[in-house]
Amino acid sequence: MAPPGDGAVELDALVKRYGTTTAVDGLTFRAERGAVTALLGPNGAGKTTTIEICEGFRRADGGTVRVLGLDPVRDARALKPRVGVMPQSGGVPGTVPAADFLKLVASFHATPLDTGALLERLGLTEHARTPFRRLSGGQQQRLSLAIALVGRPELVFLDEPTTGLDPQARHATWELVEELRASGVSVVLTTHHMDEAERLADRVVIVDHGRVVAEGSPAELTGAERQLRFRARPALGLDELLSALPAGSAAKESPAGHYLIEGDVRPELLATVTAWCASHGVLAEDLRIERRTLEDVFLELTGRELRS
Ligand SMILES: Nc1ncnc2c1ncn2[C@@H]1O[C@H](COP(=O)(O)OP(=O)(O)OP(=O)(O)O)[C@@H](O)[C@H]1O
Repeated sequence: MAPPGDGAVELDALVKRYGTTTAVDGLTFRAERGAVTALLGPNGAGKTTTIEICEGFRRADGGTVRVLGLDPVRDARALKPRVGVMPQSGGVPGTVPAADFLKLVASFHATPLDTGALLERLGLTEHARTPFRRLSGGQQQRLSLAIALVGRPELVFLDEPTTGLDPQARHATWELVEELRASGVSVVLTTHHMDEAERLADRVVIVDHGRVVAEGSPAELTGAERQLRFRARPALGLDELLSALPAGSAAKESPAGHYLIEGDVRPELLATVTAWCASHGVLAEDLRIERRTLEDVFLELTGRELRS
């Protein structure tokens, strides 16, 4: 690990309050340079607040923030040309054509990307003359991404970059992020899409109630444990199966007709499960052995109840 001050982002005991709400409650993590770091967390966990503090849009109430070794508020002028951010809502004038605004942002940078090529990459060429407020939600989102990238930043903050995007635009965005990483750019993104984090992130930081609850590479977080899933007739009753499985195994049916067996998944366990199915005259459909997904880990850590 690089020494202190050398990370792309270093947060130590960060605190941010809005009145009586503590949005960020002692958050500590480090995003390495040249890596993609994904912040995951339920609604209201404090991700956007954290990103906005790193971008210099908000001041922290406590703790320290270092972005490329600098203070995002005090050193805002030095950081501006080096850091790419997606504009906040209301940050793009509604009546200005998409291409004109992107060119304006490009003009603030020493060696910007070619704006025409960037619009093309993001499928916005046809809409280049359309005023921002007339673009669809997904098109506005893509323009925001273009704005973040046009200055060839060293570090990019992407707050939910693929929310509201169609599958094509989502894949185009993923490819852009992968290219950024390949060219050594540091990326810090937030997302609610676990597949996106699993695909893109070198390191995942799971945040809940303004604190880090887990962090690691997707492989570290999901671990080596395997599980077995299959579909069959609902309500087969699992007690008999559980008693046949090795101690420490777990079996559940959720939702109805979807069975999940957790434990030490060895050939003997598979044989026990299929024998149990056979004894019930049941063909286990879609039987598969898989690793836990990031979504499984996320739900275990942050619970399944809806956040208010
Ligand atoms: N300007 C504000 N004034 C008052 N409360 C705020 C403000 N901004 C955020 N909050 C509150 O702070 C908490 C954290 O919000 P934040 O937007 O950082 O969460 P988030 O993790 O980005 O959530 P989401 O996944 O829904 O985008 C929430 O409880 C939110 O209601």
